[in-house]
Amino acid sequence: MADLVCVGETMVVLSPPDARPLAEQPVLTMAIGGAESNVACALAGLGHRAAWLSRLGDDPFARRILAELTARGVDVSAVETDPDRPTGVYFKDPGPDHTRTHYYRAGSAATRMGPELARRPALREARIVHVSGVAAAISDSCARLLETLLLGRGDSAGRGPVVSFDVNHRPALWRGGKADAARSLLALARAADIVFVGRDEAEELWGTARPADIAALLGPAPVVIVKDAEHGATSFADGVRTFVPSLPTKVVEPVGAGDAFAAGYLAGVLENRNERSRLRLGHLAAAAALRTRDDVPVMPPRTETDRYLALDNDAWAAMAPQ
Ligand SMILES: Nc1ncnc2c1ncn2[C@@H]1O[C@H](COP(=O)(O)OP(=O)(O)OP(=O)(O)O)[C@@H](O)[C@H]1O
Ligand SMILES: O=C(O)C(=O)C[C@H](O)[C@H](O)CO
Repeated sequence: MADLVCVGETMVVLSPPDARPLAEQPVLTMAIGGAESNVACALAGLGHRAAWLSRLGDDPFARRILAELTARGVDVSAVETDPDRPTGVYFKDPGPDHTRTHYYRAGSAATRMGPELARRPALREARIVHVSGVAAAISDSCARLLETLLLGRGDSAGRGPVVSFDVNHRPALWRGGKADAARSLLALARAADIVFVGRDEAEELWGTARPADIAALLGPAPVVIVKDAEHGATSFADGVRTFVPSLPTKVVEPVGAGDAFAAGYLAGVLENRNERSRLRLGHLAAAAALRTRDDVPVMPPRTETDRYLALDNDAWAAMAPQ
């Protein structure tokens, strides 16, 4: 049985090997990426039992995704195959300021997930179920699945698995535009037990940039973690605010850092650590993601994370990962 089950779409990622624009590239490399399976991989890399639940096509891309996730130690035994629809694909396009993404995922197998998936035993037996706002955006049936997992718990909330939600606003995917995204993501976040949100993301969606105001908007129920890139992350849990500065890190590519952060924090939850250690594990995992072009980073060994967790606050603030 997995400690954590993640539900969402995973795609094959086609990326250029250097910083030239996609249109000028002769050769692309193939890897995999998906916000929720990125979390599962990082959690497995930190030594926990992680599973990923989704739908894939019956195609070579699906086989690649299953092979890579299995190699990372993620349980994919509950993944469904849809013989009639393809696995999603996305391309990375390097730019001077940031990497743009071009999605080919409309009508993919994963978009056909729906609320019936919420009845799967794996989702009742795990300690944590992790989902994200990406899934809410990819189709109406996926949006209903997230509503069932989060809002549909009603009185049983607190008795089943902890439900973790990363807001992960992807503007390109929302059919109803920003107003639709803002309304739907707010309702889902308020119903979660743990919410991850970027400060910029909260400002863009809800016009709220102060971490305390974001926590008040999403509260009172969930633990809220507000991430602020190179500055740090603040958690609001049971009325207590905890801030941990980020680790100074050379950024090769930021894609996947938020997912790795969530995995690090959730590893801390599974290990019954305090808020400071949870946030530190989040930063350590995110730093590993920032240093690679892959969406799915290799996690630091636990001997190294233990060394960082043992530092006092001043020593932590002065450290940069090797
Ligand atoms: N420049 C940076 N230096 C050090 N750490 C960083 C930097 N940028 C991001 N991080 C780390 O990555 C985490 C996530 O980054 P960010 O605050 O940008 O979240 P996000 O925008 O939600 O991420 P994502 O777009 O991947 O979902 C931060 O909490 C921090 O640990
Ligand atoms: O953008 C998406 O929908 C993805 O899931 C691909 C990336 O791996 C993800 O965004 C990183 O957070």
